[in-house]
Amino acid sequence: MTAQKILLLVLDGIADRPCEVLDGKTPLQAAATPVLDRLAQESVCGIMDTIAPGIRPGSDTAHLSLLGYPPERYYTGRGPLEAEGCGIRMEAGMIGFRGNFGSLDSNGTIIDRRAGRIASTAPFCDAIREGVDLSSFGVELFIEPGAGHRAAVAFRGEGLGANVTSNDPKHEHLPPLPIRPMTDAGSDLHTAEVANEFLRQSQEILFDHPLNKQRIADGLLPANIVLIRGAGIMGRFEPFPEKWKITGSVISAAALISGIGSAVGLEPVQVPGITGSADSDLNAKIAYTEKELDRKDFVLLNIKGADEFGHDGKPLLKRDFIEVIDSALAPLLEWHDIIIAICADHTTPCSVMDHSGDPVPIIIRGPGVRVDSVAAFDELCTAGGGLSRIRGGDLMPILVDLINRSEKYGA
Ligand SMILES: O=C(O)[C@@H](CO)OP(=O)(O)O
Ligand SMILES: [Mg+2]
Repeated sequence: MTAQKILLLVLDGIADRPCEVLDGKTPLQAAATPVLDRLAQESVCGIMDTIAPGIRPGSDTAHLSLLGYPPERYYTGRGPLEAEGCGIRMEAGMIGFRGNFGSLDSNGTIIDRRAGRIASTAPFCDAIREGVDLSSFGVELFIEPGAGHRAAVAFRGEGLGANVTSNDPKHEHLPPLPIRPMTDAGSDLHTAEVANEFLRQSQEILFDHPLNKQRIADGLLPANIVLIRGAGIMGRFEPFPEKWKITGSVISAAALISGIGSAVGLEPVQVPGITGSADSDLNAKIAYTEKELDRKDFVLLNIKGADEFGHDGKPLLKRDFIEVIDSALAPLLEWHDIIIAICADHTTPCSVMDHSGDPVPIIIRGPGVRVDSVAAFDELCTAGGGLSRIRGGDLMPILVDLINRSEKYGA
C-alpha cells in the first residue's frame, strides 16, 4: 500500500537539554509517553537540524525550513507572517511587526515581557486601534490580537521602510529601547518615527485603561506596553500546491504558524477551544486534523504549549504537559494509511528559556517506511535510528517521496 496523505505534527519547542531537577533527563525523556514511544517503534527515526547544525532557529525560520522554503531565500521578518496570521492582509508596501503586551513598572523598567501570560489582549488592541492617530505621518494603523500576550501591528502608508530595530530588549529588568533605523534610507527613518509615535500614544492609552487599573487592583501584572519586533514586508512564496503538487491545510493556535501557512498557500483551519497554551483543547485539534486529512493531501499541525514551559524555565510543568500531549495523540496509533512525521521546530531548553541550536527528534511512520529499532521518542533514542541526522529542508522531499509523488531527478 502507498499512503496518499501526509500529517506533519510539530510539537513546538518540545526538545530540551538535560535538566538537573529531572536527574539529568530532558522533560521528554522524563515524561511517560507510551503513545509517542509506540509511534517511534513503528517509525524510521532520527534527529534534525531544522536549519543547520548549531543554528538557533526562530519558530518562523524553522517552520519555513520544514515546509521547504529555505529561510535564507524566503524570510523577510517575523512581523508580516504574524500579522497575516492575526488576520491583517499584508498588502505590498505595508510593514508588519510581532507585538507582545508586556508590563512596565513605575520606573519604566520591563518587569514581564508577557504581562503575566495574559489570556487575551483583544480589549487593549481595540483601545489602541481607536485611540492612536498616525495621520500626521500619512499612516494607517492595524493592530490585532494573537494568542495570549501576542499581537500583530502593521503600518500602511507611502514610503515606509522595513529596516528598523525593536523596542523589545528580549530580557526583563531593562527599559524598552527606542526604535532606530538600521540604514540611512529616509524610508527606514520614517518607519522608526512612526513606530516610536505609535508606542508613545499606545502607552498613554494602556496606562489609563480601566482593565489595567483593575488588573493592578487584583494583584495582576498590567498590559501597559507593546513590545514590537520582527519588522518586515510580506515575502513572495511559490505556492505550496505548485511546489509540492499536493494540497494542504494548517492547524495552529499560534498566529505565526497559521500566518506562515496562509503565506505559502496552506488553508488555515479554525478550531474552537485551542489556545496555544497548556489549556488548549488538544482533542479538538486531533479531531479537526482527521477531518482535514479527508479533504487535503497534507496537514501541518502545531501543538505549542511545551515551548511556553521551556521559555518560562519550568521543566516539571513541561514534562507534565508532554504527558498530556501524549494521551491526546492516542488516535494517531490507528491512522495506518497516512505518512505521519512528528518532530519539534527547535529545542527550547528550560535552562536557556529561549531556543537553542540543538537538533530535535524526528520520526516518520506509515506505509512503506523502513522501520528501525528505536524504542522511544526522545532527543537521544531517535538519534540511533535509520534517518540519522537530517536538516529541516530534507523533510518535505522525504515525505513527498513516501507518497510516491516526487519527481525523478534524471532520466
Ligand atoms: O511567541 C512565543 O511563544 C515566543 C517565542 O517565539 O515569543 P515571546 O518570547 O515573545 O513570548
Ligand atoms: Mg517554536
